Amino acid sequence: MSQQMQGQPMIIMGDDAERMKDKSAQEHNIAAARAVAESVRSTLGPKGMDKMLVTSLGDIVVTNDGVTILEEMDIDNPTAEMIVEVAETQEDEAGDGTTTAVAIAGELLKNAEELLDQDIHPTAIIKGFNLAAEQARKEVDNITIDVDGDDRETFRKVAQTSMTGKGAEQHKEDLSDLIVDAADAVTVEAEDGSTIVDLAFLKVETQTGRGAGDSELLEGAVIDKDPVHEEMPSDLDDASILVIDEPLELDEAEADTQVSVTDPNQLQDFIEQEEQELREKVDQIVDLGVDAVVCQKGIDDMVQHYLAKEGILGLKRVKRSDVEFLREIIGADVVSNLDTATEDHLGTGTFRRDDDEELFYIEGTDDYSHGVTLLLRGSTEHVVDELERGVEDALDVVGTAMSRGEALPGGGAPEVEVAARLREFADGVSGREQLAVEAYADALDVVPRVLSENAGLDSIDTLVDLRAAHSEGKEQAGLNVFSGEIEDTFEAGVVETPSAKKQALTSASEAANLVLKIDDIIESGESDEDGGPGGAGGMGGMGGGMGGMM
Ligand SMILES: Nc1ncnc2c1ncn2[C@@H]1O[C@H](COP(=O)(O)OP(=O)(O)O)[C@@H](O)[C@H]1O
Repeated sequence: MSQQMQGQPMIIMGDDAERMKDKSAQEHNIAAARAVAESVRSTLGPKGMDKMLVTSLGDIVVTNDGVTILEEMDIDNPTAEMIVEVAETQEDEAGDGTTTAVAIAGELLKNAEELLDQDIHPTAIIKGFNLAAEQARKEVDNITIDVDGDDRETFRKVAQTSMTGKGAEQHKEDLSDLIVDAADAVTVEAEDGSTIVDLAFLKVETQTGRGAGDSELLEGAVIDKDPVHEEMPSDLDDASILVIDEPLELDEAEADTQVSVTDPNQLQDFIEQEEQELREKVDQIVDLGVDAVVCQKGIDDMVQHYLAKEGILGLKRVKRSDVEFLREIIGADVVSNLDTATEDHLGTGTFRRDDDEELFYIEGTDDYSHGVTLLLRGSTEHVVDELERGVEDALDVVGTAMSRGEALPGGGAPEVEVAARLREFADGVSGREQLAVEAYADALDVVPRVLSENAGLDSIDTLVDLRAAHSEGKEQAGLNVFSGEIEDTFEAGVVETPSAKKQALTSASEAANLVLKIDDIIESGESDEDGGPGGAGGMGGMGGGMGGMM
């Protein structure tokens, strides 16, 4: 029996299957992944450019947000998709640093390619990258600056740095105040006695119509709904509130029933019976002592009418996320079956209608509620969407920074410092992994280099000056792109967070390693009419979802 048949899997391909192995597979993958990384690099930093994304349906998104760009790009190359996943993980875990993570991943792969050309085995590179990433995270801890939990000014800077270069930047003064207030408002004591910012008690809502300067932080929840009947009350104090996720309508089965009537009285009976059932639902609600009903599903016209007659406010088709949040605010249980509802399920709160009669403001009682809503306003959908992306990211980073009481200088300062320390660390690493650790250190330079490039500065000068400053012991020296100077960026108000930075280092090396691990690409010929690997379709490149990108 041949060796292969004794347990190694054998791959059988059709005649027209395409295959790439080892070097060419790696080169192909690295090229695809780097292409993606390079497409978002130019958005890095406050002077980064925006991208205009045009979807196949003609929708336009203008953004500077790495993850949004990559998600909209509709990439159908499996390795390139790995890079998109880096961005998504980074966004989920840290809320910020997506472009940084992707840029570093791209640079790691570029440097890995040079090592592969020197016939260094991918396994050694991967091992070296892992070593370096672990050490880099430790070094980030070593250069972390402790910040007092009530040092508002520093956290405002964290928020502003995060928003810089994004759509929210124009209003960063006002918004950073709101963000820090919001994080403060949802600071709770954890079981171990420490304080944490719990963003579950915070909801971001958007509204078009007014300027971003009119954004505000509100106690409680905001619901963008009209009362279901114009004769319903809209301002209620101390209201008993029923939150329900079943429709206040006839059962679907009943509504669809076909009845054959033989005389008109039968029809009349039937209608009366239906009306009676709907009336009973309202009676049940009245008996519970309810003042307002918030329903996730529909409310029948007849029920709307009876509720209005009883002076009860009704809101229908309220979003699931609003229902979940409201429940926290007013201390209600969501009822799924009216027949089993009791007074204990009800919540308590006040309802207020805004002057424009568009929104309901709902507050809980003092002894229960601790939720707040950050209401972002902007002139158009595009504006509020971009505002929301920027503010959500900033909230994540500020929340973590406040919970942990830590920060870092920005503008490439941590990258240059960590790279220098990694080069020292590399001296103690033996074998070929040493070269990979050095390659990792060099890859970190991409951050100050691209920040500088994007600001129209000379990136070589910047890097030389930065390295010189760090070798003189100036750990916080970074590039401030607004002044164009190398300075203590923490003092200059460019403040980042260690958690996002560490996550970016992890995500970047994980992605690079995933791409490097692949040494064989086998593509079945069946569904690929455009040719094999590297051809126009298949593994070739980016899909057709995106019509244009500028
Ligand atoms: N005024 C500034 N000068 C230099 N760098 C800055 C400044 N403000 C922010 N940065 C840097 O921009 C980078 C973040 O850019 P950004 O486009 O938001 O990408 P990411 O998606 O990685 O957060 C960070 O390295 C940060 O330190």
